[in-house]
Amino acid sequence: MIEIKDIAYWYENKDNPLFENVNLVFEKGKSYAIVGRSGSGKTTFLSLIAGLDKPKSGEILYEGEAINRIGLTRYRNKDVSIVFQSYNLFTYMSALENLMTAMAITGASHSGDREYAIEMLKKVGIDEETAKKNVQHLSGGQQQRVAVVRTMCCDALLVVADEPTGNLDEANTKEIIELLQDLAKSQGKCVIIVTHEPDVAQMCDVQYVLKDRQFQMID
Ligand SMILES: Nc1ncnc2c1ncn2[C@@H]1O[C@H](COP(=O)(O)OP(=O)(O)OP(=O)(O)O)[C@@H](O)[C@H]1O
Repeated sequence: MIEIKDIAYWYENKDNPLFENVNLVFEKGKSYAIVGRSGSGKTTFLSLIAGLDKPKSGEILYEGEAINRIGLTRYRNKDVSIVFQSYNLFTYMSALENLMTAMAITGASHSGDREYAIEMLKKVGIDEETAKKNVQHLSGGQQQRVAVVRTMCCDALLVVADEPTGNLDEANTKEIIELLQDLAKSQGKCVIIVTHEPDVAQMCDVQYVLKDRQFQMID
């Protein structure tokens, strides 16, 4: 679904590229982990896949079409959903309002369907009463579940997650990764997770390490 063709990237104020000659394919229905030492460029790589920045050379194809041709704004809105370490929910809204807003902004097929949003939240253990509370009154684990449900409710087929369990305890970590796995297995999405936690990486179908400017598959 995503094809990385010979990309390189560097920041202008740095001497060396973070990565170069990168060729990778990410498929639908699979989860991927990207690991690597701090500062190796994992978040930067995710930002390129998510269309938040452009590679210096090479190109990224989504369903066979260069994302530049699709248009980065359109690609980000329609095709990509992002899960952040810090949840990135609208903090002045309830969980339910967050979902309704995300569906409306992205023009999701369930846009406007309140009952659907409530049902989806129930699936991850957030009852209707909790769903109507301001998200700041929810625990970190609950907020991240809302963020993952947000990606479930939107039609985007590509889900990228940057350290999605960085602020969570072991039990919540397992639950969030299982939910992300389920997005790949049940909804046929392509899930790419950056993590520094080996346990999280091992739960994914495919693991890559970013090392010496290259991505190497871990057996
Ligand atoms: N906007 C920027 N301008 C210049 N350099 C940057 C910028 N953003 C990141 N960097 C540098 O690029 C390198 C890669 O950063 P990046 O955040 O992609 O790494 P990472 O592997 O995700 O690290 P971590 O695991 O610590 O989150 C780092 O040396 C960082 O300081």
